[in-house]
Amino acid sequence: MGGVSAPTAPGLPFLKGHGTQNDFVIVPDPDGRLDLGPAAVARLCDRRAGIGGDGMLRVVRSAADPAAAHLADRAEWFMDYRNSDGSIAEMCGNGVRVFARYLVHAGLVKPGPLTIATRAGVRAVRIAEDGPDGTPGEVTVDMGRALLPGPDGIEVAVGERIWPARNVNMGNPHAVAFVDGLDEAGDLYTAPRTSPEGVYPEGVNVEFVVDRGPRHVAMRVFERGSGETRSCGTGACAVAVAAARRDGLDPASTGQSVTYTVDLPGGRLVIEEFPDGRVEMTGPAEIVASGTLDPDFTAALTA
Ligand SMILES: N[C@@H](CCC[C@H](N)C(=O)O)C(=O)O
Repeated sequence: MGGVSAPTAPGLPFLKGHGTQNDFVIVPDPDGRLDLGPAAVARLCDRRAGIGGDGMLRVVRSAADPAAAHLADRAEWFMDYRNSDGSIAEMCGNGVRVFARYLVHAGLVKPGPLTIATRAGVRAVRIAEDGPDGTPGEVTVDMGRALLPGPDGIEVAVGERIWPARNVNMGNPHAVAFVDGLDEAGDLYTAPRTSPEGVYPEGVNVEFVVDRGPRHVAMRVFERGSGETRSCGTGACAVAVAAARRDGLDPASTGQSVTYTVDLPGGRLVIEEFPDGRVEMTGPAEIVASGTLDPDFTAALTA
């Protein structure tokens, strides 16, 4: 009785943000001191036992992380993105917009142009000024080039239903299937199957797409490592490029940019593909909360 209790480690600061309802736990770690393994990330992203999110964005200086140190002369900040199951993905399009919004929110950058390092390389971002009513300005990201490497004959399947799909790589892999109705894919509680076997050795994000009008589509997505989400930025870019090719539009051949509006369950993204192959994505990004994890929960994460 009366002994001095052991000092408690401080709780970990975090924020919560989303882009078209693709939501993320944001963990500021400017000097790269945290070692959050897959189990810790999955716990943070758990919607019942943690903060909850489709993924985690760790905000670290490029120079302080071995995965991005080689990019430090081109981008001060590195987006260390993880899926909600703790797995690492090369790229997250909505994540980059939310990451940029966080940098403004934290006073680390001003609205305007900036660069962000990702595992898929450096991405150029433009953050618009907030509207006069305080509405956060939209964020545009240069997502780089889409690759459509084939092979022909890819299919995705859910239960008994099978659809042909297009392989599109936006830094991460996507299988894009055009369907007659978005409910055809059912509940999407489990990952759609893909064939031929082995075509996606690292797993794949699967998009189901319907037409809404000229250069206007709507989609659902089952994300590798996160399940069905309400939006996927790389998925929307993959869908826009696949829809353009299906519609006989290729900016590289015509010299004319092509813009598609992509509606997702969580909102709308506008995707423009340029004659040089670059794909730009524009949409909203918001910070909705900030707080501190309980010290014991923090200790369990970092143990
Ligand atoms: N939601 C993201 C994509 C996140 C990564 C994806 N689940 C993968 O494993 O490739 C986006 O907005 O692009």
